[in-house]
Amino acid sequence: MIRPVLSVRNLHRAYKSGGGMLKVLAGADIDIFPGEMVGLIGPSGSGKSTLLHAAGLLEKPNAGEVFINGKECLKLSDDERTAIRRQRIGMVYQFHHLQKEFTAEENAMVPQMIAGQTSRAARAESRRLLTAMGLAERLTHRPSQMSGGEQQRVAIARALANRPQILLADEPTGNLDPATSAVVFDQLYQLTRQEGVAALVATHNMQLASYMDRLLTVREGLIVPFTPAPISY
Ligand SMILES: Nc1ncnc2c1ncn2[C@@H]1O[C@H](COP(=O)(O)OP(=O)(O)OP(=O)(O)O)[C@@H](O)[C@H]1O
Repeated sequence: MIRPVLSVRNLHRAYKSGGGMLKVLAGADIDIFPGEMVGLIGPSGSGKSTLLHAAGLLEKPNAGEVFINGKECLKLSDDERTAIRRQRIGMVYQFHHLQKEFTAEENAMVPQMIAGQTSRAARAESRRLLTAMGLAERLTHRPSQMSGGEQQRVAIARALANRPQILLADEPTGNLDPATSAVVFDQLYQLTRQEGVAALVATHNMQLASYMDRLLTVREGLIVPFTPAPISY
């Protein structure tokens, strides 16, 4: 039987809101299998980021379990969770969060060096990924010397640099104009496929979502398959 790379079980997350609690996730389940690309769509505020942050071990939910490669992670110590996040999970956000004093190549080297790679191996991998993202001519550019689309492509290369088992992307092209967004999304898609990495990609953009193997959405705190509304004539 093929084991999911990411499983979320019975996840609950509520936030304090005014005098009460806003229930965002209330029993959410999800399974992402090796190599598949899954879209997470849904209106603003429905809980996509909340789910991705919990699945990426960045935030602890109120209850539930997150399995990465079959291993439950929420009961682990902070250090163990951080180690799993660094080794097995790649994250891309709407904003690139690159280190501004580092070049493109160095930015993609950082997570590898933290994971214990030699600088030589990290540089080679960084160059390979940046070249695959169309940035062979930008290796020594700093973020301020790159366009928004280029910066985001560096962030994608960085997220894939440790050969994670799962890529979690939260509106990865949400900050870009539509034409750049389409190009960067296409590169994210091609490279993720080429690397064989499973991905869960939150997006508002239905055109981009149509590339995904399947689509999920958040409904009343649960993760359910997304079925497009029928077109009425
Ligand atoms: N730290 C917080 N404190 C209070 N409420 C929060 C917090 N984080 C998120 N929320 C609320 O929880 C709900 C879900 O937020 P979340 O960011 O997960 O939605 P989303 O689907 O990712 O939205 P978007 O597409 O706009 O990014 C929203 O109503 C939001 O206002």
